[in-house]
Parts: sequence; structure tokens; C-alpha cells
Amino acid sequence: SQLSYARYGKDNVRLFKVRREDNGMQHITEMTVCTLLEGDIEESYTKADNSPVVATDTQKQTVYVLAKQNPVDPPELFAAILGQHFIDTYSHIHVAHVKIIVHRWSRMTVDGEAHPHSFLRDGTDKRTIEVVARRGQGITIKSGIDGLLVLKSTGSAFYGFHRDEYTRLPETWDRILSTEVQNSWQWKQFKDVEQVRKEQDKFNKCYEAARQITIDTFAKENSPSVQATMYNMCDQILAIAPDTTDIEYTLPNKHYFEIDLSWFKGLKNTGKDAEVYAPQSDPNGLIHCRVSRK
Ligand SMILES: O=c1[nH]c(=O)c2nn[nH]c2[nH]1
Repeated sequence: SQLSYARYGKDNVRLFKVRREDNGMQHITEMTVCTLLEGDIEESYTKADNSPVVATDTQKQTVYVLAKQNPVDPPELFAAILGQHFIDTYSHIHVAHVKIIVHRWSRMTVDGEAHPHSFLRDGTDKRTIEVVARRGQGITIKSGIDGLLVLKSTGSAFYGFHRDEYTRLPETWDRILSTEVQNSWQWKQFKDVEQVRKEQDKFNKCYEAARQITIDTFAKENSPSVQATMYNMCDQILAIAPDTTDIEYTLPNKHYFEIDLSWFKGLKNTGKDAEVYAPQSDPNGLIHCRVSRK
């Protein structure tokens, strides 16, 4: 046997940071961090030699210390600082993977005003970051959205698809469409943390824009299919974020089936008369795409 690949670290490191302004306005960030390291660690697997192991607990402690010493917003910058720290600190560690899930806390509006220190969870979705710091090769960053659950009760069609002896699905010009958005955008390569820091304003802007493009397009477009809708979203994000190279969507099609009630005294509940539907937990369509800059 031989070790063909290895990385190890601490997953599900939860942290919460408060930034307090003198004027009383407070800012919070809650995130779950995963750090995974690669390097000259083979003998900790093959020869039970633990000397090269930067313990996963050490990695966890490092996350907390660096979160105290550095800004955690934008999360892309914090992830880059954290990843580069492991490369800079341990000469035998050559690659650091940092994944961050940012949990949604939106500032409350109370009596028409932004409340200084109260927040609410106004959405199921998370903000995601994946950073890889490689010795001598700079920093790659992928940002995204996960778990944005949306539904529209009309404005979605699906017709003109291939039909053969296996096809039963009727064509529809008006259906319910629901999905749970997983969307990500790959940034151009960054040469070092300083470049990430210098360009840090683009990360929050792109996150807000990608989320709004997803919501606006989902709501406004008369969708001819999930495929066409997700391509439309990618196209718009590429257009407003010139420093991104690829956009991806993975969209489950969470079906709501019409229920034929004609057995009950001829009750009409299909097609234009459909009002009562059966939400399906499974099976679900699953549509994926990556759209790249030409
Ligand atoms: O939008 C859709 N795309 C598909 O590929 C599909 N297949 N069944 N229903 C579908 N809806």
C-alpha cells in the first residue's frame, strides 16, 4: 500500500464575532469554519510518526486567535489570511484549504430605524467561501450562496421537450417552480493575501449582487426551463463581476404535482383549474451548469 493523497484538519469550528463602534452601532458575524492541511505529513499516516502533525486542535485555536486579530468580514479575506497563516507558519505544510459558512443575521428595523444591536435570521440561505492557499502559487477563492429556498406559483413552463415511448410528462405552460439555490462564482487567481486585501470591497458587493440577480431573475423571468433560467442568472453575474471566471448553479427541481380529483363527483383540479397540489419530497429534478467567460 502507499498513501496517494492526504489532508486533515478541524471541521465545524463555530465562531461569533462582535465589532462595536463608539456610536453604539454593533456588527456581528457568525460562521462555521473548516481548515484542512496538506504537506509533508505522510509519515503520520504510514509510520505513526506524529511529529509533523499540526494538531486539529491547534488549527481550531488558530482560527479563534486569527479571528480576534483580523477582520472576519469580508469572509473571503479572513479565509485567505487564515489559509496563508498555515503556509507561512509551518514550512512542511504546503496547501491549506479553508471553508467558511456564514450564517445569516440581518439587522432588525425597529420603529423604522436600523437597530444598533438586534438581528434576525431572515432566510434559510448561507454564504459560502472556499479558499485554497498553495505555497508559491497564490490563493484561489470560490464564493457562493447555499440553501436559498424559493418558489413561484406561476411564471414557469416546460414544453417542447423530447418525447418518445418512455415519456409520460405532459407539457405545461403554467406550473409551480420551487428550488433550493446552490450558486458559486470562481474568482481569478490572487497572487497573495495583500492582493485579496486590496481588492476586498468586491466580495460583499458580488455576494449581494449574485443573490439579488438570482431572486430577481427567478421572480421576473417567465422560465422556459430550469436550464434556461440558471444560464440567464450566470450570464448576468459574469457581466457584473469582471474578476470572476466561472459561475455555477445546482438547482433541484422540487416538484408540486397537480392532483386529479375528478373521481370525486367530477371535481376539476387539473390544468387551469388546479388549486390543490401535492408537494413532492422526492424524487426531484437536479439541474447543474457551469458558465464561463468566453
Ligand atoms: O425545467 C425542467 N427541466 C427539465 O429538464 C425537466 N424534466 N422534467 N421536468 C423538467 N423541468
